[in-house]
Amino acid sequence: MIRIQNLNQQYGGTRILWDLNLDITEGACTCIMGRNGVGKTTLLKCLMGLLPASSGSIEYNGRELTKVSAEQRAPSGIGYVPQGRDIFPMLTVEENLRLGLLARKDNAKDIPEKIFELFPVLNDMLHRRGGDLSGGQQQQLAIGRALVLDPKVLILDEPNEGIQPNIVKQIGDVIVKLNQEEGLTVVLVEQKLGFARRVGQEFRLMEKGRIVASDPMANLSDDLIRQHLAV
Ligand SMILES: Nc1ncnc2c1ncn2[C@@H]1O[C@H](COP(=O)(O)OP(=O)(O)OP(=O)(O)O)[C@@H](O)[C@H]1O
Repeated sequence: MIRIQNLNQQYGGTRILWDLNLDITEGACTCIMGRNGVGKTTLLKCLMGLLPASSGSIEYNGRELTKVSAEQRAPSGIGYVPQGRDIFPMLTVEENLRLGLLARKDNAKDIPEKIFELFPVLNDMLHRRGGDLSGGQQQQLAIGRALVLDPKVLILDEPNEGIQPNIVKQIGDVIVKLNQEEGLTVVLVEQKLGFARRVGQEFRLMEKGRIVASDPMANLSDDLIRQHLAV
């Protein structure tokens, strides 16, 4: 579904991604894992067109994305929940969710009911400002906003960072439901091993700007963890 080949990226003179190759299987939940600073967020930003690739190709369903503007990538079916959530604090929950409608191709006018079934708290807080929500609720709002788009693939960058355990559990339940019951393709940058094992079917390990191991989650061995994840 997504095929990245020989992707290179640099900030100024510092090269971050090095001839990176990555395949994402349709219908799977794939966890991209690796220590801090290996380039996971940079990889997702390149995928979303928020950072330019220096060279290489990113194919989505056979279409070359590096030539597609960032604004066009969401309507093509890619939902993105950035690290740090990025909701609009002065807008209400409803207004934040409505922003997701703008990226839909079908001019839908209403927020899908499903969003409130997945995250009932968003309905309870519909008219509150985004900035008044707790960190966990803001994360649910950010995921809800990406889902308003009705994406074919949902990309999440460390959705559980700094979030209380009961909301981490709820977010995990939603990811499992969307992926396993509804067949949504999920790409998840995740540092928490337990969470990755619970929701993911595939892993990709990153080290110094490259993918160094790719396999089904069941094959994530203690050896690989020691080599590429332990600090
Ligand atoms: N705007 C920037 N300008 C220059 N260097 C940057 C910038 N953003 C990130 N970097 C550097 O790029 C490298 C990769 O960062 P990136 O955020 O992609 O890693 P990461 O694996 O997502 O890490 P983390 O888990 O800490 O978020 C790091 O060395 C970081 O310092």
